[in-house]
Amino acid sequence: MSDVPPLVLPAPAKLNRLLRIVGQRSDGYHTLQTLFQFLDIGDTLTLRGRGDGKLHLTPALPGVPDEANLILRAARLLKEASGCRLGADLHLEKRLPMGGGLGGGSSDAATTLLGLDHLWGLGLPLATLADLGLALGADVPVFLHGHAAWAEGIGERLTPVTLDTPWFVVVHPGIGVSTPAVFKAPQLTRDTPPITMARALQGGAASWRNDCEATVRELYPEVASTLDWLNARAPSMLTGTGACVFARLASEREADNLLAEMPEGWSAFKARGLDRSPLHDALGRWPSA
Ligand SMILES: C[C@](O)(CO)[C@H](O)COP(=O)(O)OP(=O)(O)OC[C@H]1O[C@@H](n2ccc(N)nc2=O)[C@H](O)[C@@H]1O
Ligand SMILES: Nc1ncnc2c1ncn2[C@@H]1O[C@H](COP(=O)(O)OP(=O)(O)OP(=O)(O)O)[C@@H](O)[C@H]1O
Repeated sequence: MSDVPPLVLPAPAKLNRLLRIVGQRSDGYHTLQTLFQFLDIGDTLTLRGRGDGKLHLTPALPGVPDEANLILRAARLLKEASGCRLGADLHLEKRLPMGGGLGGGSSDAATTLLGLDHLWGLGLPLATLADLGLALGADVPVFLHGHAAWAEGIGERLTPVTLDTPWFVVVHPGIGVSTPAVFKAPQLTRDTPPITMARALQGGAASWRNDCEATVRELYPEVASTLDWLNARAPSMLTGTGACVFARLASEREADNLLAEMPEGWSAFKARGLDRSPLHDALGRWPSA
């Protein structure tokens, strides 16, 4: 298989443009309503087929043992589910901060599932891959469906949407936020009334909020001060459970101006919102209408 060129695929970031927590299931998971949008920035995964069935990932992620790495977990899951006897060498170029609310781990898992499906010639439907992915994380299915989406349930009931695609400046406040800690916090509100997708879209970006924000501000003062600084300059929000926050800007120039003003030592980047995932564009694979 060594003369076959490797498959080089993007694993884009996502933003939660809105996040409402509408309830909690008996297994503890929270039911939510969210709008997912992709960014034109992310990790890159290089995949090469192996005939001996082995799965090998380089480099190791700091603090993440191989058995917990979502890329290897996704690869093993697909091998088991499909009965495929092939293997792969996987190389990850990690750009997205871990635990940042940008869905990096989930996106890596989705790119692995879709990439190996292609490399191993399995041809599984996207919906089957999304079902497999949901076992790895609530955010994996949207990365497999590949379109900006209104999501309900725990994030798996998806309706494709077309959103405004402005420029964003994403800032990482330099601390990690624990998703389980935010969802366990007693002060988190879990009773926001559900709304229809039409109403959410009609309200537009100015009306969109993230229900985790008050709790994350309380638990992580660094996130609160970053949000305050950004909000004084442009409409800004938390993505997922943080730690990243993002400002919405009308043009690349405004994004550049905001980046130039940023206090030294903050880690920040500009990115474009995307309604179509670059992963699906790279593979030429879209759900049938
Ligand atoms: C908040 C979001 O970022 C919105 O996109 C996601 O729903 C979080 O997705 P994720 O990071 O893939 O999270 P998972 O790995 O599925 O869950 C981590 C932990 O967060 C809690 N969790 C997560 C998602 C959810 N809807 N309800 C929860 O209560 C659970 O305790 C779970 O054990
Ligand atoms: N390939 C991977 N990339 C990133 N994190 C991984 C990976 N594999 C396992 N993890 C673990 O998953 C945790 C969450 O990572 P991730 O970057 O997806 O968080 P996130 O951006 O907050 O995601 P979300 O928005 O879905 O909550 C990490 O802290 C890390 O321990």
